Amino acid sequence: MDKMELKALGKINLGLDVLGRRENGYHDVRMVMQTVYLYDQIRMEKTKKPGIELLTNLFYLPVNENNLAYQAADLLMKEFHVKEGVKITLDKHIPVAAGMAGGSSNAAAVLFGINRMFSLGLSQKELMERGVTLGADVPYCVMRGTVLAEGIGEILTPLPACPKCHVLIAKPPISVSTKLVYEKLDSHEIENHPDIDGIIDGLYDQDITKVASRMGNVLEKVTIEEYPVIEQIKNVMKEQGALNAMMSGSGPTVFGLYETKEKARKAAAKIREKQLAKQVYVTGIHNARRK
Ligand SMILES: C[C@@](CO)(OP(=O)(O)O)[C@H](O)COP(=O)(O)OP(=O)(O)OC[C@H]1O[C@@H](n2ccc(N)nc2=O)[C@H](O)[C@@H]1O
Ligand SMILES: Nc1ncnc2c1ncn2[C@@H]1O[C@H](COP(=O)(O)OP(=O)(O)O)[C@@H](O)[C@H]1O
Repeated sequence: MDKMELKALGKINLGLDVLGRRENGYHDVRMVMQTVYLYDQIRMEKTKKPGIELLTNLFYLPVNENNLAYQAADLLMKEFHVKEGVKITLDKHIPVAAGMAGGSSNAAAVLFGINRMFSLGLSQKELMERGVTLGADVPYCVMRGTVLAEGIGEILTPLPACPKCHVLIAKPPISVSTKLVYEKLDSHEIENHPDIDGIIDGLYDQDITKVASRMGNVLEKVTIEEYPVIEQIKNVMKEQGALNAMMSGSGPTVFGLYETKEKARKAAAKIREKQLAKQVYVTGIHNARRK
């Protein structure tokens, strides 16, 4: 196989709880992860020339070893002494630094692609073990679907697929550092832990209303304190009939779950009209795991 086209899908967190802080600064989490059908398109081609060539449509993203896609290719190609080279083209659509794991998803797709293209023979578990050295969300992005993520995010338990619904995604024009959000959380008392078990029950019952009603994210308070626009977007989404709306990951992306596409579209129009966000997408959940 000399060429591959891959979709690197984004994620939302239906629930995000933090249980404690480790000595190295990382946090023990309990999160319900869900893949959505908003994706970056990745093209990979073998080259005779050794090394990694990276291209992207976003001028402000690094195309060297600071890019997670580059790091993923480099990790496997070095370990397996791959003599040829690879050209990777990233067509980015997932909002960047947004709480949707865009970079992690790119890394996961490239791990998958390099493994296939150069017939390295690694299992999914082996890809995930390597992935976590690149980022806590990478193992999940290798697996995809509806998953309980624990540890720092790398201990994964598959959950029943989230019932079909429409997802409105809105990213306000601000960038958030995941590291800073976790650090700020350390100076806060966590008053209300989200009901992660309730979300899981809702998934087992295949009851989207129940899942939505239990959604919660402990990082939300920290990010909203700095960026009230997140709260404003949530309110508009709810006024427009969302089952519920919440910040994803460390933010600032907000997502709303809707029973109909019409409602999601109307809410999207409202958010644009109020100029709360320009990056606004109506999409769906994507439940297929990676084969
Ligand atoms: C918050 C979450 C929720 O899914 O996602 P995003 O908002 O990034 O999408 C994740 O926990 C983010 O995972 P990811 O972005 O892969 O994390 P990494 O690159 O490994 O770490 C970035 C920084 O976040 C902090 N970090 C990350 C994961 C974790 N369990 N505890 C942490 O404290 C650390 O300070 C670390 O330096
Ligand atoms: N392939 C990539 N796609 C997006 N961001 C990347 C990538 N590689 C490195 N980065 C860097 O990682 C940071 C976090 O990006 P991203 O993964 O989109 O955010 P998040 O972890 O909040 O979902 C960005 O500031 C960006 O500079």
